[in-house]
Amino acid sequence: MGSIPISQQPLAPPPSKTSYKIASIPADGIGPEVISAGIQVLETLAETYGTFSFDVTHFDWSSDRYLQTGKYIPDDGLEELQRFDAILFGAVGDQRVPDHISLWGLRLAICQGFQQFANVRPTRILKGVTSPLAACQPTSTDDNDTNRRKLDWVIVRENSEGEYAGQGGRSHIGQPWETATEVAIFTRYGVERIMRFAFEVARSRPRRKLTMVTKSNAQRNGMVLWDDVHKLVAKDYPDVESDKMLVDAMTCRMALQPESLDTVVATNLHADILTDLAAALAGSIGIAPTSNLDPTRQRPSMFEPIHGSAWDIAGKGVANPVGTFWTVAEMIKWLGEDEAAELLMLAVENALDQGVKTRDLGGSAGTTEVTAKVCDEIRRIGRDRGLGATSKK
Ligand SMILES: NC(=O)c1ccc[n+]([C@@H]2O[C@H](COP(=O)([O-])OP(=O)(O)OC[C@H]3O[C@@H](n4cnc5c(N)ncnc54)[C@H](O)[C@@H]3O)[C@@H](O)[C@H]2O)c1
Ligand SMILES: O=C(O)C[C@@H](O)C(=O)O
Ligand SMILES: [K+]
Ligand SMILES: [Mn+2]
Repeated sequence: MGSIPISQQPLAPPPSKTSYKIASIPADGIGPEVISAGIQVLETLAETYGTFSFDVTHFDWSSDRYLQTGKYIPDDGLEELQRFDAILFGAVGDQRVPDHISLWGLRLAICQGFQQFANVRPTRILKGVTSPLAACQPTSTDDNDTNRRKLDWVIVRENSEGEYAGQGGRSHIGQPWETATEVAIFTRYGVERIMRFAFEVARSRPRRKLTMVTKSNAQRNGMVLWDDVHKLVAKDYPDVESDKMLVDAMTCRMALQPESLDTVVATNLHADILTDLAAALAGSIGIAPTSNLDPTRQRPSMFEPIHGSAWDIAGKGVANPVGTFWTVAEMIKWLGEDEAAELLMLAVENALDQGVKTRDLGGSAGTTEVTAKVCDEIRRIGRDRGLGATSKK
């Protein structure tokens, strides 16, 4: 059992640009509400810095469009997206369309079509937010003391395989002997590339620690492959401390010993579930970001808040835009604007810390109020730092 090294480098460097082409796909439910807030924040950052700009093109790909035309993405859609530096996505899901049609029609069609194989989901208790975990205090973006950071994770979700590989079928529909399969596919190629990527993420963080989530006691084929590949790849990262956890026990560890975790890697389905738990432990599903990355940068990556289209609050103006702001911060970091990303996170935390937050976080502000406050904070920090027309980066 040798390691077959994959030909791709795990991570390519960011582009060197000053104007970024962004494709915006707000899609369904609260998607348009939070994405328009995210674009306001992007524009405010560009004005504040004056050294880079965003050229945003809007796409109406959504369940409305599907109901009108029979397609979420037009025939040449992915080709059209290829020319963008990044995609900013809202959420897909509409009560008039079965969820598996909408998810596969839009989000998974882009993630899989573009081989955005690494789904990266950071979690931290932002300043101004109360976690249900009493022992975990919030920490500020510019506070780098890892001892104070009791809950500061990056969960790396494999984004192309497992139960999401599209293998399976349904026969004898409606009969008592109806049969359905959802085959979990794991390839050595797919497992090795996400494992190397996760080790790189762990190495880039101060604690250099990676936990691999498995279920190899019950899932005795695919998950044993994960265990084997983990062991092999770990040899190439002697400077990263690594351990493994069964997924069920992992939920307890997240709740009871959050400080024992840093970077985590898990399969597509396991990580989907664990990251919603992570978001809730950090305060709300409305805060958490997602990056769907093609780490080789051959194709554009897609950035979205972790949450769905949230029909129950759509159109009410109460959706938390913070998940989208954090997503925007991750997107511009990916594009190479690290300093602006940090400034944005400080602005978000200042707003939260001053109590300007939505209902899910115990506040009473609406989406537009939070957005206006965050934009004000961006401008204020920008003035304090002497950014703008008078200074160059
Ligand atoms: N990536 C995606 O596009 C994505 C992700 C998850 C779910 N979905 C789809 O979304 C639809 C609804 O799914 P669901 O209800 O399971 O998950 P959801 O994330 O849409 O909502 C779960 C709960 O969290 C609340 N919530 C979510 N985002 C919030 C925010 N920004 N501010 C405040 N509260 C927020 C909702 O009001 C709801 O009570 C389904 O069609 C599902 O398939 C899509
Ligand atoms: O499982 C999915 O991919 C859909 C949604 O729950 C998500 O996390 O984006
Ligand atoms: K989403
Ligand atoms: Mn999910």
